[in-house]
Amino acid sequence: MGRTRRKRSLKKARAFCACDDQEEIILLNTWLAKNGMQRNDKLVLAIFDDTGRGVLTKKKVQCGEELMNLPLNLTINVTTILMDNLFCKIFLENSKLCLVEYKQSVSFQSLMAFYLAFLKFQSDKTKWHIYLESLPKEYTVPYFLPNEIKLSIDNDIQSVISKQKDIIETSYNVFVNILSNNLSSDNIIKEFKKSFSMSSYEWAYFTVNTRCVFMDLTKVIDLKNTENSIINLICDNTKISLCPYLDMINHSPNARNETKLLVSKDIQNINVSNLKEDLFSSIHFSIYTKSDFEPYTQVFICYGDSHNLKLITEYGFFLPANDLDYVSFSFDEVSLFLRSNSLKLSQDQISFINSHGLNKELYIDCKGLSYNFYGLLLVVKYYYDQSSDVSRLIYSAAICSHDNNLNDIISPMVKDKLESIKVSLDKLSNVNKCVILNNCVELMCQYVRILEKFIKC
Ligand SMILES: C[S@@+](CC[C@H](N)C(=O)[O-])C[C@H]1O[C@@H](n2cnc3c(N)ncnc32)[C@H](O)[C@@H]1O
Repeated sequence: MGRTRRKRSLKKARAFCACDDQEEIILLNTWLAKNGMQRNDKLVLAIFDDTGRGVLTKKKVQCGEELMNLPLNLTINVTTILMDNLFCKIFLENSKLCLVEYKQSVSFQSLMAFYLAFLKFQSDKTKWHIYLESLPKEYTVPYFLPNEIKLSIDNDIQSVISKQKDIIETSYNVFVNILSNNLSSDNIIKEFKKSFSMSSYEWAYFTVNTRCVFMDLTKVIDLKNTENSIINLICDNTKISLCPYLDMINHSPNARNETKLLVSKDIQNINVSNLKEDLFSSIHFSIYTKSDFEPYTQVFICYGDSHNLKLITEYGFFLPANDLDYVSFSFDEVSLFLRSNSLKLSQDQISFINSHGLNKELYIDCKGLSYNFYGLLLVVKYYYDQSSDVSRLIYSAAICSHDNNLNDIISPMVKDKLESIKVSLDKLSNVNKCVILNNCVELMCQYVRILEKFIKC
């Protein structure tokens, strides 16, 4: 072997290391096989240098191949929760009429998180113990940054964190109230009441956030006639599910994949009061790839087209050179800037802007101004220009949207934003780095690149 080839193969050998021999993974594989999971036998788990734990293929995988399929009773979905009588007792054996008092007051994701915290609390007393042990112990989302560091990261990241905090705190308080009014004499519930904590709920919430897949069971179960069911607590849909092993697959924006439910014809529209676990061993959830993967490379799926702000705040990772990234500006921020630059918008202009939706989605990306931002600036510049028809200009902006004069209007505001991101980056350079902070810094550097490019154009 020549030196270059040897070097290359050494590099390749270092890109991952197998982890199928770790105790929790051996237990997981054995448990899944015993309970009917069918997995493409080319696949194993490995730790990759760039993405952490993920799925490796030992042989070529071709477009159209099934990666794995799981019987429904090996996934944690809405039916799992509804069939867990002990969990339902938390709400139904209660001094409050929970289904009335807390009607539609939590998202399904929050209920799933509460359920996961309940399962985790029971340790090896539930069938999910081995699965729960295989999950990450902590998550790399900025939500978990210390407060003093949060203050120096980008405003957009801060605003996502504060929305997450809001949802988590509100739903946590609902569950704490429900638990405190529980009347059950069951020891597990009594003990859970004492042990349920914000940190256990946060872990569960981000487990659901980072690992759930879309699963639509509306044809299988009847979610309309649910009078005495805890479904009434939910304010949105129930189409997410936790799928062991499938949730070990990392994201690539280039991967293509599909899932399907394999259901026999006699199982449909089951009433929630007739749910039985056995029914679900014959329904399988299958995922197959529409991409090719070479031997000894990582198998990916695509979690959806996502910019880094979402990947970082919801999943805890960053994709370099992500063309979907953008720097957003609020309408208030823009109008304040215009006002202080003698370009105050008139009532007529504001009405026109609002009625054309030009007060939303104002951003700059690697291609320049967003369509709405461009339209808004057309209104600023041409609304009172007798020789121009702004509506026509906005329409033609869809075809031709480059006008340096418009860019110049907001250039001082863009420069200010650029400066303030640089100042924050400077502050962060003195802070000890961790994965979470590195991701935030990467995103802020990406914002700097986008804004510098805009100013230079
Ligand atoms: C569905 S799980 C995938 C399995 C996960 N890596 C594990 O060890 O359990 C999603 C999480 O994997 C990580 N992840 C997924 N895709 C990634 C990527 N392209 N680069 C880095 N981390 C990634 C993130 O931490 C994300 O929250």
